[in-house]
Amino acid sequence: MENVVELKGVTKAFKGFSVDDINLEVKRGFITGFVGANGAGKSTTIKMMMNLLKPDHGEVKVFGLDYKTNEKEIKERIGFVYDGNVFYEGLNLKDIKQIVAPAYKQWDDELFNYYIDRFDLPLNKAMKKLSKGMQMKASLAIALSHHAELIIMDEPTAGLDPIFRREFLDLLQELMIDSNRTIFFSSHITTDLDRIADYIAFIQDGELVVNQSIEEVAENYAIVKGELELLDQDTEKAFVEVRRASTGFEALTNNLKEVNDIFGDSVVIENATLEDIMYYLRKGGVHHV
Ligand SMILES: Nc1ncnc2c1ncn2[C@@H]1O[C@H](COP(=O)(O)OP(=O)(O)OP(=O)(O)O)[C@@H](O)[C@H]1O
Repeated sequence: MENVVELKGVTKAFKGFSVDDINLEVKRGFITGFVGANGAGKSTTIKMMMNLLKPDHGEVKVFGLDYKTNEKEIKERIGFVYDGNVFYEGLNLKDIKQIVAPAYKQWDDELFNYYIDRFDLPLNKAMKKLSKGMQMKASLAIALSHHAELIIMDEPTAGLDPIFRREFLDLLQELMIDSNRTIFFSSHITTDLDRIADYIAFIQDGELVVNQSIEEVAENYAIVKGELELLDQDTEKAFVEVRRASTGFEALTNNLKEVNDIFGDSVVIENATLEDIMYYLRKGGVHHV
């Protein structure tokens, strides 16, 4: 399967925080959700994917190309949708189109008009007067109008109301009918990713701790409940993190097969949601990609 983005050993240090040795692959034709708590390093990583920030070490490749020699081609093929006002806030979509269209070889006026219609976007209203959801849709319309193969979105659903959020997610899913398209989007709302992501990349304190398909996550991760006497130094190794209470233990495993081998029917196993995984990994110290 082809990787649209490849980060190898990517590191970026700020005072008091670093994104450390990130190895991440984004597969063509799928939606990858990039999840992590506030301040985990999602935006920093995305900026490096977009060449808006240079890594201290490591390699960033997009479409197999390097920014040093192919920046223009890469940028032509990416649509970047991010939180906040991308465009001059006083401008309306008609003006923005005039500015943006000539910058892209593949700009498609017909498609732009289609999405303006489809998303119910006003052409003559200043961007700053649109709601946050409408601004997101406007950015997406522009990305789609230049036939972007890779759409990168930083927190596109943050601050959207639940209905609008769901509509937006449905729309993303619909866009995937085009099998050449890839979507990479960050969020700290795990339920959004549960709904639509095919792959999950999970960053915690600047480290990538999970990069798996949603099926692999479901196969490997689970919540395990049982009696305290089942735990000892050896059996605990099957868990990422264990919580003990007087009534028994509850733990997260990233190796469900091992848990089945060790404990058999003596424990209760439940599916782990992304929120469970995020919660337990945050507490636990074991890191696996
Ligand atoms: N240019 C910078 N200089 C110094 N520190 C920075 C810079 N950019 C980001 N940071 C720090 O790096 C850390 C990670 O920030 P980043 O924006 O990547 O996180 P995030 O996962 O996107 O968080 P959120 O969900 O809150 O947007 C934060 O502690 C932030 O203060």
